[in-house]
Amino acid sequence: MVIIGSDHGGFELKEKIKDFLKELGETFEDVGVFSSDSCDYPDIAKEVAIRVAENGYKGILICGTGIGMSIAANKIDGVRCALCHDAYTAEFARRHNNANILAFGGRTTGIEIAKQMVSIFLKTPFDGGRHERRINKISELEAL
Ligand SMILES: O=C(CO)[C@H](O)[C@H](O)[C@H](O)COP(=O)(O)O
Repeated sequence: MVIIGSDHGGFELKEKIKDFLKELGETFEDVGVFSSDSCDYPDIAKEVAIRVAENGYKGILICGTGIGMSIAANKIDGVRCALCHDAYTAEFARRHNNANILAFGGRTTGIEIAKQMVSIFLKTPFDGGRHERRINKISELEAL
C-alpha cells in the first residue's frame, strides 16, 4: 500500500503519479488535496506520515519543492522521508536510509524523472548491514 498526498504545488504531478501507480499495479490511498486551491502542506504531510508510521506502508509526498513536506513528515516518529531529485537519490534513499516516504517537488521535477523515482523507490530493498546501525541511531534521536 502506498499513501500519496500533495499540497496545491504538487497537485497536478500527484494526479499523474496516481495514473502511474495504476500502471504499476500498486494499491494506493490518496489523502488529498483534491484541487489546486491553496492549502498548507503540513496538514497533508501529517496524514501521510501517520499512516506510514502506523502501518508500515510507503508514502509519496509532493509540494512545490518537496522541502516543506519532507521537513514536516520527518517530525513523526518512525518516518524517514527522503527528498529526492533523481533516480540515484531515490535508489539510495531506500538502500542506505530505508526511507519510507519519497518526497519531491511538483515545481521542480518533471513527470519522467518523477516516474523513475517512484518506480525505483517502490522496488528497491534496504541494504541492511552497516546501514541498520545508522538507522537505529536515527531512531534513538526520536527519544531526545
Ligand atoms: O513547502 C514548500 C517549500 O518548501 C512547498 O513548495 C510549498 O508548496 C510552497 O511553499 C507553497 O507556496 P505558495 O506560494 O503558497 O504556492
